[in-house]
Amino acid sequence: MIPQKRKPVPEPDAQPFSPQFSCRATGFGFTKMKKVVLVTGANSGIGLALCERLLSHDTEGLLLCLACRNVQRAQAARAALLASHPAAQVDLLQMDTSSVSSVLRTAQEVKVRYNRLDYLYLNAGIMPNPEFDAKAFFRGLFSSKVITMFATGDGILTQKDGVTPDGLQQVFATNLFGHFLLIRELEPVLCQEGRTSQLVWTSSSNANRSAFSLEDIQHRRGTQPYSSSKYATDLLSLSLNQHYNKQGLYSSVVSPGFVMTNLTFGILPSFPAFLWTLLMPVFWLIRVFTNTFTLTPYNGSEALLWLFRQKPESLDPYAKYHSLTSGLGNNYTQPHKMDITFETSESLYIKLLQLESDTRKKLAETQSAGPSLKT
Ligand SMILES: NC(=O)C1=CN([C@@H]2O[C@H](COP(=O)(O)OP(=O)(O)OC[C@H]3O[C@@H](n4cnc5c(N)ncnc54)[C@H](OP(=O)(O)O)[C@@H]3O)[C@@H](O)[C@H]2O)C=CC1
Ligand SMILES: CC(C)=CCC[C@@H](C)[C@H]1CC[C@H]2C3=C(CC[C@]12C)[C@@]1(C)CCC(=O)[C@@H](C)[C@@H]1CC3
Repeated sequence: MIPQKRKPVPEPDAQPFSPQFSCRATGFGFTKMKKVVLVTGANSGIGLALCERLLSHDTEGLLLCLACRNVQRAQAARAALLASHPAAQVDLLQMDTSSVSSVLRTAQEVKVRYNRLDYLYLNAGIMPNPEFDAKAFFRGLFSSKVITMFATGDGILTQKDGVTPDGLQQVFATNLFGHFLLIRELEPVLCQEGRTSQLVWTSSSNANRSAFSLEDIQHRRGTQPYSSSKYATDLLSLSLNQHYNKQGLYSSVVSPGFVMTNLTFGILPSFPAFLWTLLMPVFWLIRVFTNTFTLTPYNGSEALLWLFRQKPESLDPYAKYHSLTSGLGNNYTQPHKMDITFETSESLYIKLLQLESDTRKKLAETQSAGPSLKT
């Protein structure tokens, strides 16, 4: 069973003079060390909106680190954040979550730069080459499942996946496995005595048990790699709680709802962005029937921000925290029980550990073969 209640762990504020974790000696005496927040995929959409909101609500002084694949877009995001929060401390890290070596390099850099990591937002994600089934969509419009279709996108989307240079399925590697490796590598800064850290995954209401198989965790054979990767995210979060809660590390999953971002614009590529904007009144109308139509990155980041303010011990490991927006435009967060079992989450965890070990071996082999091949 998942331990729901843990022995209370002292909050960092409860030990203001612990020089190791909470304080830094300066010429002016001790100053409280800033909480460190790392966000993957922070250069656009929900990740960027979260960063903006974290800085707007920051009263204690945060150290925000944007871990992004594209350096130029990351610099632009940093500049935008600093324009509205000139005193903020915003660092950049280059990381491609789909590349094993990039993740390991970045994790190393994080450990060198920071001696603590309080929040890790695992947000980077892709839905490549989406195919929109217009017929299924119109059939769905006149069926009893219309609300579910709008809330989850079930039955109307498939994707064509690719394979990374590491030999992993692209969607699995980007959305799940790269993040898993990152967590494993960052254990020393995430699991420190006397304080808690939080992992927050951007999952989706598109996560679906029927798209996932323990025999094919990377979804090599199906046409719904996105849905599979998000279901695997939900399972992994549960098993991370099982294995890391006793070390003070907690994991939660969020569904941001349907948000207009680069990811969703890619679903109808022939549909220019301004047409999506023209459809806004239709979407506002749909929102009256399903509050999952959060639509803006700001609204979509609601549950991610809400989790930032929660005591991690009070969270339910079986819940997915949904960002929701009412018909009147009010944002709120609501937990929903996930369609997952403890046994499946443990089986996935074992498979991920095995894949991690295989991947590390493969990388070590290529690295040791590298110089001798050159000679
Ligand atoms: N929009 C929606 O309706 C929903 C989105 N989500 C999830 O929200 C998360 C954020 O997506 P969203 O804001 O919508 O879309 P965006 O496309 O705006 O953001 C995705 C972010 O992930 C980054 N990213 C993609 N691939 C990689 C990679 N290999 N390495 C590092 N970073 C990468 C992108 O960086 P780059 O600029 O380099 O591409 C970008 O910063 C995703 O996990 C998505 O699945 C969940 C439910 C609904
Ligand atoms: C053109 C009109 C009138 C409507 C748009 C229809 C679909 C393009 C749209 C309806 C529900 C949307 C949806 C998603 C993508 C776009 C839709 C299918 C997601 C699958 C996007 C990614 C996610 O993670 C899901 C939570 C979204 C669910 C709803």
